Amino acid sequence: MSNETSTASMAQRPITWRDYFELTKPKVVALMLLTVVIGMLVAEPGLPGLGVVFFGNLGIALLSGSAAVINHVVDHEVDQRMARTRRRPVATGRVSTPDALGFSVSLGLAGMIVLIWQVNMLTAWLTLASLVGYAVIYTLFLKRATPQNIVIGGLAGAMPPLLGWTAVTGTVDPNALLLVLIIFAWTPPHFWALAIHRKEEYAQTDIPMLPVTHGNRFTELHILLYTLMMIAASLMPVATGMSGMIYLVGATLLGLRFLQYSVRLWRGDDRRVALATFKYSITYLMLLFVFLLVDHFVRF
Ligand code: HEM
Ligand SMILES: CC(C)=CCC/C(C)=C/CC/C(C)=C/COP(=O)(O)OP(=O)(O)O
Repeated sequence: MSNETSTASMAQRPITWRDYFELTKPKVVALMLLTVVIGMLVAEPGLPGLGVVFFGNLGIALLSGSAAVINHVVDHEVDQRMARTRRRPVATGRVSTPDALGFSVSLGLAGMIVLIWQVNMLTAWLTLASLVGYAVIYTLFLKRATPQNIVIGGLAGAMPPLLGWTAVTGTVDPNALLLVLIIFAWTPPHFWALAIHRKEEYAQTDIPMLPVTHGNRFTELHILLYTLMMIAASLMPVATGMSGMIYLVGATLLGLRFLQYSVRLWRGDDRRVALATFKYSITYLMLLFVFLLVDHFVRF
């Protein structure tokens, strides 16, 4: 079946809850929630209350999902032009723009109600600011305006550990900001590796992605530089006394592996290495936060 035929037949099949679920970018939100939970667990000695863990994650998940739905609506024309994204529910027309927007508003309102009533105002406003950062500032403006789109826009995606932390403590702690910094520095290697792998597709759109506007070599150098910054940021929790030896060993090994990928990418401009680097970036972030958690509980 050609791509056009399969896209047309997808538009015709009945809409199910799966289409709406897909709009919320569930796998991305799942990893974000892992960083939320770990932000909550390391915020204080001892365990946070079950209520704050449940309602905090629920509210943040609802608002993140709401932001992801807006991204699908704003980007539906761009999504139609790329093989990776052309089967998405709004791009194929399976879910209409008004239905998707209604879904997003419902998720957003539900998320705000949960956070305001069951968690705290600080977390509610910071999560709403992240939604606006991703859905409006990144998707609507930066993504279309500059090849530095994800460097600046990445801040919204980096917020979840801080959101988890503020849900438990009600304050913005410098150590929580360190966790944000790690994800902030991680985002460019995460995304530019995929952008190199999918460069031809981005070239067919009017989105100024770094490999298209400045070439692979330039992007690979920047991936390498951000990887070095990310490794430096990942070691800071040890310098501040937030984490100890277990985390230090884990972060160092994981970081060295990331560096190996980035150096390989920089030395030989290979699409397969770019895909492997993108996949590893996800494993890296997951394991780094798991090390943070294990270290925290072994120390307390
Ligand atoms: C603005 C910053 C970010 C950008 C531009 C970005 C970009 C992307 C893109 C384009 C994909 C591919 C999606 C697909 O295959 O359809 C992706 C996948 C993914 N991203 Fe990110 N990302 C960002 C931030 C994050 C953050 C903060 C997390 C988690 C903490 C994350 C976790 C993931 C995961 C788990 C996947 C795999 C999803 C799957 O397999 O379906 N990303 N990212
Ligand atoms: C409230 C809160 C924490 C909000 C954050 C919401 C969120 C789901 C961020 C995800 C980051 C992401 C997958 C960006 C890719 O978008 P893209 O448009 O560049 O990639 P695409 O082409 O795959 O859509």
